[in-house]
Amino acid sequence: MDEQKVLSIKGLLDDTPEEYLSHKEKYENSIRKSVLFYKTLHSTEDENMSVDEKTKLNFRNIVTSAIFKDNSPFMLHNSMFIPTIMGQGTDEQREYWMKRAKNMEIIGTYAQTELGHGTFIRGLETQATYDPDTEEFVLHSPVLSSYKWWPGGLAHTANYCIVMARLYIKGKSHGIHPFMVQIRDEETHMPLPGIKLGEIGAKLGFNTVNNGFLGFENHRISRDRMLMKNAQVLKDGTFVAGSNSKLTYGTMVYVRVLIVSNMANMLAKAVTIALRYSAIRRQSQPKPDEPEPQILDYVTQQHKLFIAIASSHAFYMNAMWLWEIYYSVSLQLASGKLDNLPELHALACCLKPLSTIDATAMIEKCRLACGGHGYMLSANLAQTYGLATAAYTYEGENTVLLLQAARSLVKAWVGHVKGRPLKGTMAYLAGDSTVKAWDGSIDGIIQSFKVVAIRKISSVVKILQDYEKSGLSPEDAWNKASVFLTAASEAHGRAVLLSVYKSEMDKRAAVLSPPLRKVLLQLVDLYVTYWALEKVGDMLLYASITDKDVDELQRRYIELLAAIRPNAVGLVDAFDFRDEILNSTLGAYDGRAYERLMEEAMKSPLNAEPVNQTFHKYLKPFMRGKL
Ligand SMILES: CC/C=C\C/C=C\C/C=C\C/C=C\C=C\C(=O)SCCNC(=O)CCNC(=O)[C@H](O)C(C)(C)COP(=O)(O)OP(=O)(O)OC[C@H]1O[C@@H](n2cnc3c(N)ncnc32)[C@H](O)[C@@H]1OP(=O)(O)O
Ligand SMILES: Cc1cc2nc3c(=O)[nH]c(=O)nc-3n(C[C@H](O)[C@H](O)[C@H](O)COP(=O)(O)OP(=O)(O)OC[C@H]3O[C@@H](n4cnc5c(N)ncnc54)[C@H](O)[C@@H]3O)c2cc1C
Repeated sequence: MDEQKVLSIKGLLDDTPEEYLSHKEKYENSIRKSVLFYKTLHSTEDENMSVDEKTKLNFRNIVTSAIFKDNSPFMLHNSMFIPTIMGQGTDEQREYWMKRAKNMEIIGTYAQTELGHGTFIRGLETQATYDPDTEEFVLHSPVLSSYKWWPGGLAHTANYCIVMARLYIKGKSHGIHPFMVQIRDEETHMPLPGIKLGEIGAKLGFNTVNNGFLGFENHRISRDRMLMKNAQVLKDGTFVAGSNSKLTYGTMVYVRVLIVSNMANMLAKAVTIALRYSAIRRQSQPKPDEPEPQILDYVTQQHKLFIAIASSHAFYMNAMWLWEIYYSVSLQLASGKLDNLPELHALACCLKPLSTIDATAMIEKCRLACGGHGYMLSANLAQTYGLATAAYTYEGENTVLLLQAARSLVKAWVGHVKGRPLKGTMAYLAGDSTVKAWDGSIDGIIQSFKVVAIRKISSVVKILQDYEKSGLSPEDAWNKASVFLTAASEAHGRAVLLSVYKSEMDKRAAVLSPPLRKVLLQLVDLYVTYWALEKVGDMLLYASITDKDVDELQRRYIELLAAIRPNAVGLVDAFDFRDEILNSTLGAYDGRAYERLMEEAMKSPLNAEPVNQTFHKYLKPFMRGKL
């Protein structure tokens, strides 16, 4: 592929930094780039291309897809619209809609959340009433709170939409089901009759995803537009329920798993930027007769950043492990075997919250570690934070998901006490809940995290039971204990994150070169030791650690920082982000941060002229006392 084609990637990037565009221009620019990106991404290999050209084409596709997947108006098309067709459509529906969706003949989104409900899916108010006379569903938004609100791409981009609506047949509600709805004319792109569409306005981030609102006024769709893999409505209006009503929620489980891997990626980008900058930035003079040191040599800076490298690895390993479980459960669901769905749901309800909580906090720490220049939008740390922190809320708000996980943990524990066997990732709950003596080994610390989880789960169950014995209803007892329920879920999630990271690395260690094995296992040690110190209260309470052990842990932690320091830049370079993807004045591979900061500054529209017109219009008369 000639250099010109590679430059087309640069054509995808902006001459005018996005920060200086209006809200409307940002969206329009993002559509331009997304269309170019899809054309680039889907430019096919022709048979007479050399191997080298095919390799370069594939590489270019990887680069372009990495640049645009996070903030594009097409985001929901790929991440939810297509997966829902795959997961909720019949074979015939999949056959028809997948072809159109994959070819980008249609652009879709996923509309579940409403102005009045996001978490509580069973409270959704959009109505889909079946009319057997015409064999149609009538979609209607009865009140303002029933308007769909938030779906990405919904405002001006998508012309089709999966609508999660409450199904009514002969006045009876049959719960929430997915409906394929055309919302705009395929030629004119005008909203169809009975459909109100618009954009929800500027947000903390995601400002080119085109999140919108959607209201229906008795809009009719044919019966075959209900995605009927999991439940059906026959022509005469007979409702055929699925094997499990929660199969309708399958897309959410899929995306929650996707988010764990995405947090690994987000955090890797942020720590690449912050660590590279820390390698070139020199500041202060602790030793009078020596030059200013790299700020990366300050141990406090290493403490801020190295855990982010290890956490990105940990999220990636856990995500790959979780994907394997997701695929095997999906195959089981396809054959009607549902009994492993609850565990997958509980795992996703732990790992999605913990990965987004940690990634959000650590990305912000990466920004703070870059001082004033980290505060520049051209550093691309604030925007990365904005993207990551959204994941705390979407796809299941974190508190709510941790409470969902607690639901499964409480049921598992109560069953265990009654003699029911525990299985899968909860099997350890049957283990010994007392730590004989603190074992400062990595495996010993991970075992201590499991003991903490066992003790927190068992104690919160006791609290629930005491509340109920005191006369509280199960619901009130649950609410009253909910702070400790989320803490128990977090403890379980920590134990899973740590043990999976360690075991997945151990599996891979055998095939690594000795130097690489040493560095990667140092990161595992750092991760486990960091969290033991972060959770030292739990360790003291449940894991019989002594103050002497804590002192030893602290010393070991500092030694690990020193051991990792020589490889720190190499570890972030190994994430292998191109400058175009990092899109950061501070994180570029060549380390020319100051020159790039100045180059970006000169792109500010204000720098187009030495004197702004407000001097003559306002300032001068003001300063002359003439205003
Ligand atoms: C920059 C980033 C770039 C890319 C990132 C990658 C992808 C991003 C893609 C998209 C992001 C952008 C857009 C975001 C889209 C959205 O946000 S879509 C909307 C998402 N909404 C939600 O997730 C709603 C969350 N709420 C719920 O899931 C549920 O309402 C609930 C919280 C679980 C509570 O529901 P309910 O009250 O009905 O449930 P319970 O009574 O508590 O439990 C009932 C039983 O059902 C089981 N259950 C619940 N949910 C599921 C599920 N999903 N799967 C399987 N089973 C489920 C639950 O365990 C109970 O079982 P029981 O204990 O046996 O009774
Ligand atoms: C950037 C972004 C993109 C999005 N994209 C889409 C999209 O494409 N499609 C779509 O359908 N939706 C989308 N959403 C909406 C998202 O799914 C919802 O915001 C999310 O499910 C949370 O619901 P909510 O906003 O109603 O918050 P609420 O549920 O109202 O949460 C508010 C507070 O109430 C608490 N709370 C709620 N219920 C409980 C409970 N049972 N127990 C304890 N505390 C509780 C929460 O913990 C939280 O603190 C998007 C959201 C964002 C931020």
